[in-house]
Amino acid sequence: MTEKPIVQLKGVSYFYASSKTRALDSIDLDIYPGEKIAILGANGAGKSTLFKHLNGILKPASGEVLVKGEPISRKNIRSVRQTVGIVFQNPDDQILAPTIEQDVAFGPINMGLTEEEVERRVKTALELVNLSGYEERSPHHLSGGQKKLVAIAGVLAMQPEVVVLDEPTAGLDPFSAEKIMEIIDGMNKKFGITVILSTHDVDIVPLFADVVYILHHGKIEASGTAKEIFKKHSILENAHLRMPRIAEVFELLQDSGLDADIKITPQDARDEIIRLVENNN
Ligand SMILES: Nc1ncnc2c1ncn2[C@@H]1O[C@H](COP(=O)(O)OP(=O)(O)OP(=O)(O)O)[C@@H](O)[C@H]1O
Repeated sequence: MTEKPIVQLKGVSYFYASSKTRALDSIDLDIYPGEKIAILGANGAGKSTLFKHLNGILKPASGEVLVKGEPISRKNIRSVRQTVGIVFQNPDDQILAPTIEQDVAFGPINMGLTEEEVERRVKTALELVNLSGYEERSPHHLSGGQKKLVAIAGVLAMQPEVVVLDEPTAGLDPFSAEKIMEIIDGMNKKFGITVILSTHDVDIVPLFADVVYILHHGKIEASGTAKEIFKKHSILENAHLRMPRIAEVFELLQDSGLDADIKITPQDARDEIIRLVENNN
C-alpha cells in the first residue's frame, strides 16, 4: 500500500484584504509522514501565511487543507492542532505563562490530560530541548534562543505528529542555531515527527531537508531534493535566493578551468576536493 500524505494542500489561495495581497496562489502540496521539508522564499514570499493554513489558523480563500485525509473544519480543529504543532517565528507570540513549567504545561492541560501525564510530558519536553532545571524561571527573562526552545518544548508536549517551525534559526548565534537544528533533527529521528520549516539559511538546507520547496510571490516555483533545487539557478535568482556558500567555491573552481562537480555539503565538498587533488597529481 502506498503511504498517504499526512498534510495535503489542494489549490490553496489566500488573500489579505487589508493589504490587497494575494499571499498564496493555488498551492498544491503533499507532505508525507516522517519527511523533513524546507520551504525557501524571500521576505514576503508567503511562508508564514502558508504555515498558518497547516493547522487552521487561517482558512483558504479557495482550495482546501487536509490533515490525515480530513479537510480542516470546526469539528476537527482540536485534533488537527494536536496533530500539527506550530512554532512561530517570534517566541514572544507563543509564550504566555509566568513560568516555563506552566507555559509548557498549557497545551497538555487544555487537552484534558491527568496531572501526572501533564507533569510527565513537561519533564520530557524540557529534557528534549535541554532546559531541565529551568521549570520555575520566567520565560520572559530568557535569551531569544532559550525562548525559542521553550516554544518548541510547548509544542512537543502536545506530542504532535507534525511540527512546523517558522525560521527556527533566525537571530541565533551559530552554536545555538546548530543546537536547535540538532533538536529538530532528533525529534524526526527519535519520534518520526514530520518536520516542516522555513529558513533563509540556505547552508543548512542540504544538511537537513529531504524535500525543498521554493515559494515566490505565493506560488511554488520548484520542488525536489536539495541537490535538484540548488541546480535551478534562474529560479533561485528570481526568488531572491542563492546556493549554499560551499557550492560557490565549486563554481569558482569551474571558472578557473577545473573539472569540478558542484557540491552543496561540506562532506561532499571534501570528497570532491580530494578527487580533484588526486586527479591533478
Ligand atoms: N496580517 C497581514 N495583513 C495583511 N497583509 C499581510 C499580513 N501578513 C502578511 N501579509 C502580506 O502577505 C505577504 C506574505 O507574507 P508572509 O508573512 O506570509 O511572508 P513570509 O514569506 O513569511 O515573509 P518573511 O520571510 O519576511 O517572514 C506579504 O506581502 C505580506 O506583506
